[in-house]
Amino acid sequence: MLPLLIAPQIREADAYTIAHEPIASIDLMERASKAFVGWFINHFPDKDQAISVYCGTGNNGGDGLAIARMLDDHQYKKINVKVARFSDKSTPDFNTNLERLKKTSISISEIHPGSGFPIEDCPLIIDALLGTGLNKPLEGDYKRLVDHLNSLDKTIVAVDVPTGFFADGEIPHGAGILKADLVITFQQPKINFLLPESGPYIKCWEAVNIGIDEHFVQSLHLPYLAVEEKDIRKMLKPRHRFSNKGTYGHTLIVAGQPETMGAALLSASACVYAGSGLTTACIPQSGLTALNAYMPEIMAIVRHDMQLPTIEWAKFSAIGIGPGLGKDELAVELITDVFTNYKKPLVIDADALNLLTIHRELWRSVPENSILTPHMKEFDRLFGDHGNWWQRIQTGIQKAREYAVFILLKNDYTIVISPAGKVYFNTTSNPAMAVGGMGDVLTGIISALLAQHYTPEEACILGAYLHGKAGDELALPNKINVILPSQVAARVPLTMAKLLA
Ligand SMILES: NC(=O)C1=CN([C@@H]2O[C@H](COP(=O)(O)OP(=O)(O)OC[C@H]3O[C@@H](n4cnc5c(N)ncnc54)[C@H](OP(=O)(O)O)[C@@H]3O)[C@@H](O)[C@H]2O)[C@@H](O)CC1
Ligand SMILES: Nc1ncnc2c1ncn2[C@@H]1O[C@H](COP(=O)(O)OP(=O)(O)O)[C@@H](O)[C@H]1O
Ligand SMILES: [K+]
Repeated sequence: MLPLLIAPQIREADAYTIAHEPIASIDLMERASKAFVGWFINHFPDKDQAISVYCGTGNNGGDGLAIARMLDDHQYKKINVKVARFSDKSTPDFNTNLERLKKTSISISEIHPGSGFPIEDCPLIIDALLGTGLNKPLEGDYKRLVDHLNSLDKTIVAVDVPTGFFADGEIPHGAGILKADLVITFQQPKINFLLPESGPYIKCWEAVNIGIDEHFVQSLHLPYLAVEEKDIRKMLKPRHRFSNKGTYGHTLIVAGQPETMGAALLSASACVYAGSGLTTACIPQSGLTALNAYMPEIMAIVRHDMQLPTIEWAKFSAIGIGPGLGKDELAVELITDVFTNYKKPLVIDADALNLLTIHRELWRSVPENSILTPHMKEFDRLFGDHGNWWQRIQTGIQKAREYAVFILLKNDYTIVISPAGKVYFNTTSNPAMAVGGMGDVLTGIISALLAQHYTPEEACILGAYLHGKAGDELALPNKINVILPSQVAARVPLTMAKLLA
């Protein structure tokens, strides 16, 4: 897992690396700038392109000065540097890099407090005004400059973070923030890059390694982690010789109403594709023909009118409940029946989450270590309205602990929060997956993984990764705009096979 540090921890890790590698601070800045330039020249190879580098007087500005010098070394011919002298203070590494830059032929100008802004005729701007040192929303000269740059319609490449963008914590409404086409960020994505609030300010980002001490970072035992492919490869278990369907569990999917049988079909079929040894769907009688026709591998427990079906609880190694289940009286009875009689962790989704919102007393019988899979609206219905995603994560941490459950908060970067307070960011999936029924497929996959004896924590992390990866494999190579949940479900075996190879 890639630990995601918050700004003060980034400073701590930088300082540790400087003291223990050891490396002089100015050389670490040189290394960071070189990593930036390495990525930059691959993507902006036109050396006749005119580039303006805007620098603050802190270390982000120091990076900007070093980057300008390195681009000059790489024969970029039309570079100019504009230093925003809005403060009397400057860091030693900024000063050193300014002296180094003065030895080149690059033109350097200064912008002073209250002054007008120079005409900008370069199509490409490198933003090195402020980085992770941001400690309050922009105002005054910085805000004016950022508003001015935003109005110019230029291509903006930000160093580490766009100026004015908080790397973590709440992003104040209406704050002045530079809108970057690309952010080349050091060592790790900043947590707020992974939240929807970054959408208006960051078109895309790339993290470049600058050699921060990894042992030190791991020793911090940080709560925020990004899931990487290597973690998934370690977690996935291959099927072994002499195994049989009993080895891989029997999953029950409790889902569907006559009008929403599709949710049950998607969920139960995804469960089969994700490797559950046996799959049974508990569905309304009117859906039986559809189920048998859609996928003969799935067995059924039929719900007749308003009658509770008889379920042999001990038969099932995992249960997923909720997709398309509805909120009528039978649904309430059914969920109560499941919660009371089944003692192992459940996967609780969609209408089952809505029922938990309406019938609060149900919370008392949610089995420990169950997995709740809300999207943003379901999350807010469960736990109250939230003004931003950072708050939502903090509430998730509190509620996961309070109820001893895993909360999988669906998003572009789906967030898995454990009862122990770990926050895992999934790194797969794409907007082609924004199609109704996609969450039902995820529920089926996670339920199947639980049935196959993955721990609830592993089932969440693996399930979100496989679901998103299958979607990426289908959509990304040909830039396909829309993919169907049924396609994602059917792709899962191949995605798993690739990860096991
Ligand atoms: N540490 C390292 O070794 C490495 C660091 N690296 C680079 O350093 C960057 C962090 O640098 P940094 O800490 O110097 O802060 P930076 O973002 O340049 O800001 C400068 C100063 O601005 C001020 N300020 C804050 N908010 C403000 C506001 N709203 N409006 C106006 N002013 C405001 C605040 O000063 P204050 O006002 O508190 O005195 C702050 O200190 C990081 O993003 C990366 O690019 C890399 O080279 C790798 C090695
Ligand atoms: N823009 C997006 N980028 C990445 N993944 C997405 C995007 N939109 C949706 N998804 C994924 O699709 C799924 C949608 O789930 P959900 O909203 O519960 O769908 P439904 O309720 O229709 O089944 C989630 O797993 C989510 O992560
Ligand atoms: K910046």
